[in-house]
Amino acid sequence: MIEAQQLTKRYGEKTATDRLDFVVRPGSVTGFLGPNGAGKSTTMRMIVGLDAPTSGSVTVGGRRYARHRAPLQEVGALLEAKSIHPGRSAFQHLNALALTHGIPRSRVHEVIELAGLESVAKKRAGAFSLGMGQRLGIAAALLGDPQTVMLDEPVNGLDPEGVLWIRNLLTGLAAEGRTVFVSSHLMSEMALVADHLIVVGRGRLLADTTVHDLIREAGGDTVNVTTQEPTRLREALAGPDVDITGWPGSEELQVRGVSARDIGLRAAQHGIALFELSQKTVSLEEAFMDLTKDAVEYHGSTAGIESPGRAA
Ligand SMILES: Nc1ncnc2c1ncn2[C@@H]1O[C@H](COP(=O)(O)OP(=O)(O)OP(=O)(O)O)[C@@H](O)[C@H]1O
Repeated sequence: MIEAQQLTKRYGEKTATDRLDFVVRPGSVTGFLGPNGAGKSTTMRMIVGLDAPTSGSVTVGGRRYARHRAPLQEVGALLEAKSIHPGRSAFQHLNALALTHGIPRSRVHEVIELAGLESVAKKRAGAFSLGMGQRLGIAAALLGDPQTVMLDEPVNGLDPEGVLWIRNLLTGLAAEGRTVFVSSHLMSEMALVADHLIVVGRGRLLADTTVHDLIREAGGDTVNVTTQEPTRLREALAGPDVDITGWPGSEELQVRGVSARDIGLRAAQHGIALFELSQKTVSLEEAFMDLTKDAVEYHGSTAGIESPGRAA
């Protein structure tokens, strides 16, 4: 379990994390999301003691990282800037880590196999592709068989097979009852792998919720329905948890709180003809963009990019 309390980090004038309160629980995969510069890496660095909070605190398994006698066995972390000696092989790198942390050599072989690195274990890590480097970083994170696993952008550079491997690895670790905390900008991947989400923007906590609830709150449970008799349909669907919107006089209504199936059945019972009945689909990406739209620091622009063949 990871617990952050009023976790704040300032770099001079810049507030990287601003009084963050959250709990990452064991037994599920928790996604850590936020636009560029939101404070995710800073938070993760503070979790493993690579940066000290300006105020507030963060603990893993009830203690600050530095207070653990065998931290590698408590928290396994893959952070973005991984320092691996380029001249060392994957085996040497992992073995050196194991030796300095009292971990048996047999575990080195286990994580090499787990990360699919058997065929390159003796090669210089400096010659590794981005994907191989990621696998090596993940192998190192798992070396101590930790109860908490924290990975910053683990799918970065991985091919589709690697992405699938990570997905199964993370869900498997959570199923074993471990705490799994993972950041990614790949929303489609997060939607598949994460149960819970912590979303930050400009250092602040924006949401601490489930994937399902975030999508629902972004309108993912809305049904669009078109009928010639919107007033009668409104009456037929009315109920305590039902929310119906639509422009006055318009034949199109947006309904929340009733499924498309039940709208169709109730319309039929009342003899109301429908022209359209469609469940609105909202992706995690859309829900995320909606939630973070005011917290994006770095906006891109396509203005000024001329399409080919257009006269300048
Ligand atoms: N060592 C540092 N010195 C000064 N400012 C820093 C330092 N580290 C981070 N920052 C600033 O703190 C803010 C949060 O950065 P951080 O890297 O934690 O964000 P992030 O959410 O991980 O971003 P990304 O998604 O781009 O990796 C940014 O504005 C960044 O410029």
